[in-house]
Amino acid sequence: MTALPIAIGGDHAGLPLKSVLQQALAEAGHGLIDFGTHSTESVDYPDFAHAVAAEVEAGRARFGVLVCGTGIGVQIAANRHPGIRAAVLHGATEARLTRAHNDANVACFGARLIGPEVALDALRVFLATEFEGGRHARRLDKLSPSHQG
Ligand SMILES: O=C(CO)[C@H](O)[C@H](O)[C@H](O)COP(=O)(O)O
Repeated sequence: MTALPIAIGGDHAGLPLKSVLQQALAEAGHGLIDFGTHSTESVDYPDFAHAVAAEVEAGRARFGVLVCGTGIGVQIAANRHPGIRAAVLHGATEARLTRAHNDANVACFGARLIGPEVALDALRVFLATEFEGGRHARRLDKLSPSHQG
């Protein structure tokens, strides 16, 4: 069975870190679907976050990786998709816990706030950690709109 690819995208602010993450993922043998952006021309982060989130939500990508200036804009946009659990990562501990407890499927990074080595470490941990299920599955179920009162 061929592993599903990783969808990646980000805005102009995220481009330098996105390029680093993209190269490391390719070198590690991951298939990638690259939604851009590919230049430093100013663009709008929701365009890229929605594209990556839709790919993950549709099951065409196993995970998404999104990069903007802070990671927050892309996280907000991606989390508008019901099947997406996007988390901003600042290090490996958050990466491990958001996979194990939240079954996060999109990793977000702030290129203006985090260095490439820390981001790479967090991304490797994110991709290597399994969801624990159990009590956490019950809580994920309560994220659905029917539990919002
Ligand atoms: O949406 C953001 C804030 O969470 C991102 O950091 C954007 O990349 C940022 O707003 C872009 O800012 P710019 O001044 O247009 O470069």
